[in-house]
Formats: sequence, structure tokens, C-alpha cells
Amino acid sequence: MPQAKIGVIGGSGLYQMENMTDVEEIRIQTPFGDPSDVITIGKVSGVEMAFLPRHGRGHRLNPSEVPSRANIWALKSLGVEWVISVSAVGSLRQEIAPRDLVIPDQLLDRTKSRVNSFYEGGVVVHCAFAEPFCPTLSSLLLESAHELGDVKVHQGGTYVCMEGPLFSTKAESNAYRQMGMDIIGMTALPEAKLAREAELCYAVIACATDYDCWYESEESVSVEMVVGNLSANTGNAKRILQTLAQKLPADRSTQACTCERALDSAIMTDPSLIPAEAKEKYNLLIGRYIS
Ligand SMILES: CSC[C@H]1O[C@H](OP(=O)(O)O)[C@H](O)[C@@H]1O
Ligand SMILES: Nc1ncnc2[nH]cnc12
Repeated sequence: MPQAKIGVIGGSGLYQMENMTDVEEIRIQTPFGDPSDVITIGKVSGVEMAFLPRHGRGHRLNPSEVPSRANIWALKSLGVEWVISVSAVGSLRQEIAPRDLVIPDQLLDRTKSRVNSFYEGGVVVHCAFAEPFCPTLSSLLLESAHELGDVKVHQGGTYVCMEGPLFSTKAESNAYRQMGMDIIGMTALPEAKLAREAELCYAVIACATDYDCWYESEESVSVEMVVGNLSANTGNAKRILQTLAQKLPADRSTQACTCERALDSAIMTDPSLIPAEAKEKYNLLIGRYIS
């Protein structure tokens, strides 16, 4: 099986990476079903990268249907350590204009019907999630975006993740603004939680496509508006990934982030009481802690 250290989950508008060379498509099965689509492995700036379109090619899966457990598991099984999500978001702040990029540093969960954890069936795990995005990866993304020179990028901000698939009401949009949220989307959760449970470094390039529906002098969000602004944004996201690929350190243990050891002291269940079948099932994620 080919391996890659970098995984990219493409969101709305990003279904393939044309700047990849030496590409190979692989279909991966996981204990949590099939990922959103085949995974393309290839080289970007000479570095191995695995690419997975979150909604499937042709955008067939709505945000609630995205098989996040299978997606994160599949990337982990390829040896991925760094996961970058490219995501379309609405802006809840005047200063974050459509086509700007944001590297968020906080998350608020407003999803209602998603499974948030890998662990069940006799394995209980409580990971720290105070810092939901990897600070190392986020700052390298920011640095890469700044180096492009012609992209407006905002450092930090809170991403509120709603269930969807309908967009928000004006009451909701204004309430999120009053709560201090900066951008809104439908997909960073449970992805970020699952990445943490799989000890992956995870960060988001959020591409602002609209002002949601709070801004009285602007048209409310529509798919047409999102798609119109996305083509410029996804092009910039691809350029950032090209720069980032050359910056990622070979060894995560030298970095300040603790993502690589997120399960240290997080597994509550007495290993001797974990059922043999659960041990086998979760070997990829927790084998080194329970054997
Ligand atoms: C097409 S607009 C709504 C859709 O776009 C975002 O998806 P993604 O984060 O995968 O880029 C948003 O979360 C919604 O799923
Ligand atoms: N306004 C919005 N709300 C939720 N998800 C979005 N994705 C892009 N724009 C969005």
C-alpha cells in the first residue's frame, strides 16, 4: 500500500488536485465503512500527499452524511500524520470578506446528529480538546499563505459548526455573532475530534464564500454565491498546500504540539478488560497503548 505523511480533505469545490504528479487511486475499506471516495496519492512539490474529497467527486454526500470516521481512519492507515481540511465557510464578521482565508483556532459544536468518537464497544477514551486545531500545522499554514503575498488571510477565529444542510436563519446568524463566532460551516466536526482521537495533526484552511445572512446590505448566502467565490479560493488553497508540503517537519516529535501523543492518559478502560475483538479492531489507533 502506498504511504503519505500529508492528507488533504477537500471540501466544497475541491474534488481533485491537478497539481499532483505520479498519481495512484486507491480504494480503502475501514471498520467504519467506506470513505467518501477513492483516495488519490501523489506528489505535490515532490512530497507524498493523499487527497480525499469530503463530499465525494460530484458532491454526492451532504455534511451529515460524510463518513468522517472512515475518512480519518483511511488516512491514518496510509501513514498520514498531518491532515489539512479545505473548507468553504460563511463569514460572521465584516472584516472577513468573501474570498478571504481564515486559519481558525477554535470551534463551537452546533451539530445534532453525528457520531463524535471512534471508541465504543468496551473502549472508553477522553482526549483533551481545549485546542481543537493543531497549533504547529496552523502556524505553518498561515506562514505558507503569507508567503503567497497576494492572499488575505486571517490568523485565528472561531468556527461554528452547524448541522445543515439548510443554511442558518437570520436569528441564528445574529446569535452566533453575539456569541463571538467568526465563521460558520458544516463539516469541521466531527472531523477535528476524530483526527485528535487518531493522534493526527489537523488544521483548516477556511475559504470565506459569503456573509451568511446577517449582513442586511449583502445578499444572503446561496449555493450560487458559494460556488462563485470558491473557484478563486480553492486555487489559493492549492497554492498554499504546495508551499506547505516543503515546510512540514519530517519528525512530529520535535514539534511543540502534542497531537502525536493525544491518547497518553486518555484511555480510561483497564486494558485487561478491553474485549479481544475491540483490541483487534482498534489496533491501528491504540495498539501501542494497550498491548
Ligand atoms: C456548498 S455550501 C455548504 C457546504 O460547503 C461547506 O462544505 P465544506 O466544509 O466541505 O467545504 C459547508 O460546510 C457545507 O457543507
Ligand atoms: N453561510 C454558510 N453557512 C454554513 N456553511 C457554509 N459554507 C459556506 N458558506 C456557508
